[in-house]
Amino acid sequence: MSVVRTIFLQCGPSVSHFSTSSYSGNSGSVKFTVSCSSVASPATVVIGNVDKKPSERNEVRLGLPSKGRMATDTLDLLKDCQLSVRQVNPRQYVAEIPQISNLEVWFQRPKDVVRKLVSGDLDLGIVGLDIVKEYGQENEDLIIVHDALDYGDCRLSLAIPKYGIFENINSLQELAQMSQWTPERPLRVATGFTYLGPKFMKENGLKHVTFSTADGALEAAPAMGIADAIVDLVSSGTTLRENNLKEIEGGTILESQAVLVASRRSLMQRKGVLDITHEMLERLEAHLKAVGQFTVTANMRGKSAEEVAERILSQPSLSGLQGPTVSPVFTKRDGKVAADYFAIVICVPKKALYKSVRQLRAIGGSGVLISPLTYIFDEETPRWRQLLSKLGL
Ligand SMILES: Nc1ncnc2c1ncn2[C@@H]1O[C@H](COP(=O)(O)OP(=O)(O)OP(=O)(O)O)[C@@H](O)[C@H]1O
Ligand SMILES: O=P(O)(O)OC[C@H]1O[C@H](OP(=O)(O)OP(=O)(O)O)[C@H](O)[C@@H]1O
Ligand SMILES: [Mg+2]
Repeated sequence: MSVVRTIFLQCGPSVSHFSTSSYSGNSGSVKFTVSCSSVASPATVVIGNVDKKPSERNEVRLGLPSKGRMATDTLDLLKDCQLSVRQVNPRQYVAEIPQISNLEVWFQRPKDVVRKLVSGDLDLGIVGLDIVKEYGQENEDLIIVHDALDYGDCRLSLAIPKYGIFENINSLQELAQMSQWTPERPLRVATGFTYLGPKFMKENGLKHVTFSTADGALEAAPAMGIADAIVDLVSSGTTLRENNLKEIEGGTILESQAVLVASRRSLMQRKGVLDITHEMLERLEAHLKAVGQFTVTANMRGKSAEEVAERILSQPSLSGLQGPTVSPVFTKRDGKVAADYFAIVICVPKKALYKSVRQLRAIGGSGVLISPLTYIFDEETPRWRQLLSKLGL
């Protein structure tokens, strides 16, 4: 199963206009139907595998962003998971991860990663959730395997000018209720998200809306008089602020970050995809869980391991991942071996580090050592269980 995307564009100069009523999407192959008054019949362009037969390759393919801010962050994350991508030449679009045999890495634009997952030319991919939703639409073949890779955080938002008729408009509801928008003079929205933007407006009952699309620098559109509002990605909010635009209540369309996405068909049918996905998921989960934590070791005087453990557990920030590890430190005194001291090991969230050290000291901890953690491997990753259940396995 794959996506059919039908967009009716009026032929014209650089900007294409369409309205919420003309957007549509469903399943099948990826198609763009372009209707122009000068063209007698609509042209159909299929993206990816034209003959639609499952390709007969043996290698498993992972698509990674070839450009943009996601590209380096993705390679950095994989490196941190000991999955360094070896690219012979930066202009070459194919690479390998030596730790995983039979895996090809293909560098593609984020939107093409999604399109090629849908067309069956890729099996796995790492891109922003915004791109999965925009170019994958509701395609059931796409499965989010890891939904929070912890970079590329941004949100897709509707933004309007701070000035003029919008000065006192602070919510989607207020925007929808403005008397200005009529069939003759609809709200004009500029966006690169030509699927999610119209879908959001339709779902929120905004009737008189038209969309125009352009690549980049959308924030200029209202000041240039091209649009009344924009739908674009926001992270720090600086670009909106610098262009005198504001987000409004109810105007967040999607919260996004980098995700690992797979083709259901590949997971179920292509040899090796499920195993590779399992290994990648384990490494990603173990690394991402460790990133937010420090190991803290300290010495503590006490009568017994239980008594020391009780003191530690009486403090709110010292419970660790599964309670503290307490080990006796043996010393020889007057010819006898005794354990007056205990070494304790706990994991603490980075954010709570200083609070934890203070609490440790307060209950008699000394010689506190802090080390970064590389991996935390749980018995089984919860996301793996979720994936198997999504696949009905
Ligand atoms: N300002 C941002 N802050 C954080 N992440 C962002 C931001 N803008 C976009 N992203 C995320 O990064 C992805 C790639 O965006 P980026 O702008 O780097 O590439 P692009 O838009 O494909 O390339 P270009 O902007 O050069 O055409 C987006 O799909 C989104 O998930
Ligand atoms: O909230 P901020 O931190 O200011 O980020 C938001 C900006 O970042 C993205 O643009 P990008 O830098 O990718 O440029 P582009 O428009 O050329 O894609 C996005 O399209 C916004 O314009
Ligand atoms: Mg961009």
